[in-house]
Formats: sequence, C-alpha cells, structure tokens
Amino acid sequence: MPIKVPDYLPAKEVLVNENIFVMDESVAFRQDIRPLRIVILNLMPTKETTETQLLRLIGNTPLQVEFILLHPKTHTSKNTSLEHLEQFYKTFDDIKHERFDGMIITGAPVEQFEFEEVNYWEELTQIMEWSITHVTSTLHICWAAQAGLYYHFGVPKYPLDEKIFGVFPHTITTPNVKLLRGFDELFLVPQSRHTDVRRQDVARVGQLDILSESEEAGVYIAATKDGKQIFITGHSEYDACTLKYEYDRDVDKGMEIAIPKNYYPNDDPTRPPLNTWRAHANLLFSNWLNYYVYQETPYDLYKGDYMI
Ligand SMILES: CC(=O)SCCNC(=O)CCNC(=O)[C@H](O)C(C)(C)COP(=O)(O)OP(=O)(O)OC[C@H]1O[C@@H](n2cnc3c(N)ncnc32)[C@H](O)[C@@H]1OP(=O)(O)O
Ligand SMILES: N[C@@H](CCO)C(=O)O
Repeated sequence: MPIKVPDYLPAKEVLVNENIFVMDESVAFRQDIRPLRIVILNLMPTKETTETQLLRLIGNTPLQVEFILLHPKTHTSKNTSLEHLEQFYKTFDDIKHERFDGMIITGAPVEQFEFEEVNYWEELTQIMEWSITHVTSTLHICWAAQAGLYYHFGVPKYPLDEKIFGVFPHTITTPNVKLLRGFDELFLVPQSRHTDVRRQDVARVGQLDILSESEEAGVYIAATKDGKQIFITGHSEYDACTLKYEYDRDVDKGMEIAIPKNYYPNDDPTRPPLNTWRAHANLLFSNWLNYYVYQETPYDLYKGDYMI
C-alpha cells in the first residue's frame, strides 16, 4: 500500500523515481480505508534530505500512511527556507488537539549542548509530554533518543573522546521482540555521534528494555515495555553517502576527523561507499509501523482506551 504525499513536496519526485509506492492526496481520498496518521517532528537542519529518507522507509509497508511534518516554532531555522517550512510544515500549536498513530522525532546536531541549552528544549519537552497521551507509539532517533531518555527517564548523555562514526555491527539483546522480527543476528547500522548514553543508566530504568546493542557503538535500541516509546541511537535512515557528506564537510572545515569505520571499500575515501544497512532499516520501520502502530492503535483515535 502506498504513502500519501502532498503533490508538490520535493521528496515526491525522488521517491517516484525510485519506484516507492506514492499516492496523490486526491486518489487516497477515494479509498475507504483509514490511513495511519504519522507526525514527524523534523529537527534536522537538512530537512529535505531527512524527509526523503524517512518517507522512503515509511512508504515501504502495506499500510496507507498520512504524514504531518512539524518544526519547532521556538527555533528559527538557519538551513531550511521559510518558504519550505510555510508550505509543508506545521507547528505543535496547530496539531496539539489532534491524535496520531505514530510519531517520529529526528536527530539534531545539538548533542554537544546541554539539553537545556537547546533553544527549543522547552517546546520539545511539551511535545514529548503530549506524545504520551496523544500518540500510540513514538520513535526517537539519535539526539531525539538521548533527549527522550533524559526527559522521560532521567538518563544522561556523556561526551565521547572520539566521535562514534561509521557503520557498526549490532546484535539483538532481547530475543523475540516484534521490532526486530526477521532481523539477522548480526546487522549493520550507521552511527554518527559525539555523545553516548551508558548501558548501565538505561538498564537501571525498570520501564525500559535494551533491545539491541553494538560492542563498539553501545546501546542501539531501547524501548518501553509497552512499545509506546522507542529510542534509537543510530541512523538506519541514512543514505549511502550521508556519512561521506559529514566526513567531507568536517575535512573541509579542517576538523580532526577519522575516516568513518567499515564504510568505504578498503577504507579508501576516494571510493564510493556501499549501503550495507538498507534491508534492516526497511525491516525496522515496517516492523514499527505494523506491530507498534497499526496493530496497537484504535480505529477511532479519539475513542482509544490508551488515551488519558
Ligand atoms: C546526534 C544526532 O542526532 S546526528 C543528527 C544530526 N546530523 C546532522 O545534522 C547532519 C547534517 N547537518 C550538517 O551537516 C550541519 O549541521 C550543517 C552543514 C547543515 C550546518 O552546519 P554548521 O554551519 O556547522 O552549523 P549551524 O550553525 O548551521 O548549526 C546547525 C544546526 O544547529 C542549530 N543550532 C545551533 N545552536 C543551537 C541551539 N543552541 N539550540 C538549537 N539549535 C541550535 C542551528 O540553528 C542549525 O539548525 P537549523 O538549520 O535547523 O537552524
Ligand atoms: N551526525 C552528526 C553528528 C553531530 O551531531 C553530524 O556529523 O553532523
């Protein structure tokens, strides 16, 4: 089943060219099925790239998905045009009386600040609090995972001596969870972080299970036992060249940065990197949409008994 995309969103052309099943709003309107309502709080500076990456993954399911893009109104975006935000984005005030089947909160390059120094922290905490009662399941990615673990459970983040940067082998810590159904015992995930959450801090929280980890990169996925909140420290949504973009950017700035591990063929940054994590990225998102969103959410969002 297709993903519904507004007619003029730039991601649409990219996805159509990749043969991702995209449906015009007008066609979706004629179908007598309730689409899943997914709200994406996009905190990335590279918003259009992230839109395409996430829509590619949530478009790969048999479910009809309607998405709403949000940006924090208390932050003035430096790298995304006002025109793009006005055309395609809403703010929390516009949607806070609505309910959603799923929510995705993206990463953001603010991990080296204290949470409270991030200028939209207050607004983000309001949105995270609201998600408990208005969203069936929320995926927090990278910095948002750190922010969510800190806000909801008091788990701190720590600066790393060296950026965790590359494509790392990960394993399944808790067997037989639906989120990891169909996963290989060893699978690859891009990681790109200057900070970390510690296993012992996460393990101490009774409501959380650690679902997947990496020897080198630490905790990858933690989730509440009811699956309503999922925290993902890596970037399975990244394209083949995203780490290359970050590496080249930092080299150009004259920063001390190691070559991303296990990424370029023979660790040679002049050679094009291969995407070795795409299959598990698709499985992660389709498992989430199926088992944690579609199977759990009430048909009538406004009568669901999970709401307070
Ligand atoms: C840990 C993770 O979650 S990883 C995910 C983050 N990864 C990425 O963002 C990768 C792509 N980003 C990039 O390559 C870079 O950020 C660039 C090239 C877009 C911009 O880099 P720079 O010029 O060095 O940084 P810049 O000054 O634009 O700041 C980056 C972002 O942080 C924001 N920022 C900076 N200080 C603050 C602050 N105190 N509070 C909130 N946001 C802040 C900036 O506003 C900007 O975001 P915006 O475009 O949404 O407004
Ligand atoms: N993935 C990010 C880390 C910084 O938050 C980057 O390299 O831009």
